[in-house]
Amino acid sequence: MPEGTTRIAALDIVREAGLLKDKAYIDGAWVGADDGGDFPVLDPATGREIGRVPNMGAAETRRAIDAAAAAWPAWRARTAKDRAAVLRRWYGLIMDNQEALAVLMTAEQGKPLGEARGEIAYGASFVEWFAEEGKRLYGEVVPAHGTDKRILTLREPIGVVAAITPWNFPSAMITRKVAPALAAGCPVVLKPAEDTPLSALALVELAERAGLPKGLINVVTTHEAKAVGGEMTANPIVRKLSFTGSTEVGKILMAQCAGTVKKVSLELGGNAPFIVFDDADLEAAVAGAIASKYRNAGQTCVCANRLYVQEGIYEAFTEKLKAKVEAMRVGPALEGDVQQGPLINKKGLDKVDGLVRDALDKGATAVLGGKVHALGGTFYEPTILTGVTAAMRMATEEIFGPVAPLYRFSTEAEAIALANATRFGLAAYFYTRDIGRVWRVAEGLEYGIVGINEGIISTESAPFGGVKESGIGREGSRHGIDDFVEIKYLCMGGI
Ligand SMILES: NC(=O)C1=CN([C@@H]2O[C@H](COP(=O)(O)OP(=O)(O)OC[C@H]3O[C@@H](n4cnc5c(N)ncnc54)[C@H](OP(=O)(O)O)[C@@H]3O)[C@@H](O)[C@H]2O)C=CC1
Ligand SMILES: O=C(O)CCCC(=O)O
Repeated sequence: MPEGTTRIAALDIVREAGLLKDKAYIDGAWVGADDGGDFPVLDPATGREIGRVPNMGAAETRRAIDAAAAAWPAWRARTAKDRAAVLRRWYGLIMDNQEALAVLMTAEQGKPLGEARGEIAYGASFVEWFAEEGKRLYGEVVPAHGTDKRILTLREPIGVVAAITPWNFPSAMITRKVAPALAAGCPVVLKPAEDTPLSALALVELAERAGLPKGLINVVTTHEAKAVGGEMTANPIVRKLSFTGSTEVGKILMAQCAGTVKKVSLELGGNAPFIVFDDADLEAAVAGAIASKYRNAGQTCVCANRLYVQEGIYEAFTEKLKAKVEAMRVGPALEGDVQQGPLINKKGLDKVDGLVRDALDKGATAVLGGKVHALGGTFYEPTILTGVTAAMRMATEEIFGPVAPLYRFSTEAEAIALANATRFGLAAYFYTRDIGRVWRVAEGLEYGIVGINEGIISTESAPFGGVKESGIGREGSRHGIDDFVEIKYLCMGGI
């Protein structure tokens, strides 16, 4: 059997479902780039091309924004219940096609199939959630400042939304933005990541089948992110930018949005501390560390980035963690039962390996892994480093790879200070069985999300987001729709 045959066969389920697209989607039509240009989408496990999509620029983005603006009045005029019915149908279609969407995601992103199935369900859950939440966009009646007056507030859709999403969660990062926008009555122009546009296009195909009117979701595919992002941020019709990605790019986009004073939501990088106290349930802490650290090969913004282990259990924790991690199977996720796939691309691999080399050069020890995997390509060995210190680059930089750096600490106060010594503030985790400590540490951590005796914190019903340079705004939960509405105050006099 020629190399890669199994993988091509696996994509048959996607083709048969009509979900393997090769065009972008603007104003309800599947279209190519104006100049006919396109670019390949590669399977990170093999480097093989699995599809091609249009390489669009500012002109196509402008057209998508105009289409969104044209679609807005009719959509905002519909009842919330009516909009919810479309979203509910979209949710149903996503779940009906869970397997095909998961295979497609694994093919273009590389994560294990089980994780991809989980992400499809997780992504769909935002559509279901916001279908309901859109019905509850209540205004207020406020006690007035005069007997002849009445004060009311309305929560109105903000207008055309631009969304820019990353490759690490090719489906859920889209639905977490698009679903609340649509539910609130806003149209969207989406730029998915260059590495994973196919999942975005498949989702939109299903939205079309669900009966979403033209112009309400537009997908501009590109490998010239600056041109598309430049138009999205400069165009005055766009009233809101929602971005998930690196802090560096988030800052650029925020600055670009200043020119037209757009509302921004930024879900940026993290540097999550994972603290294990001497009194922790060790088995639970190891399981939580593995779930938090190695999910998606360590390529999540909420991944444990610094594992602080109290000195009394440092050796025991290291041993137990090592025993579990060395049993993890690494490989192409469509070809067998693996727990870790490849990293997204060569740039990602080089970043991870560079951080590991820096730590080893400065005195850390690789008790497991520590180099590119024997499979080659972008596979990296599941890695555990001990003796890591604040002088090493990985103490301050987001690793985004399957590398667990273990730091040693002695006191609770020291752990909190170390955990907070970062410009980031997205997720933090700690394990202890002392109820007093639970409260002290939870309140002491300067983070938007805190997992307490828990390594997986994501759910559609909780507010996801960071403080400091990890971002602005919250996604998911009842708060996740707030960023897509403006509050209008009505003052009625002469009563
Ligand atoms: N918070 C998070 O969840 C994420 C954090 N990261 C962090 O960022 C590092 C680098 O990853 P990377 O993929 O390069 O992240 P980026 O921030 O570059 O990419 C995220 C999204 O932004 C787009 N983008 C990049 N530059 C611009 C621009 N100037 N204008 C408009 N859009 C732009 C990308 O497009 P394109 O794909 O075409 O480049 C992609 O759609 C990772 O190692 C990780 O540390 C990365 C992804 C997600
Ligand atoms: O890494 C990210 O970009 C978001 C984390 C995914 C999640 O758990 O919701």
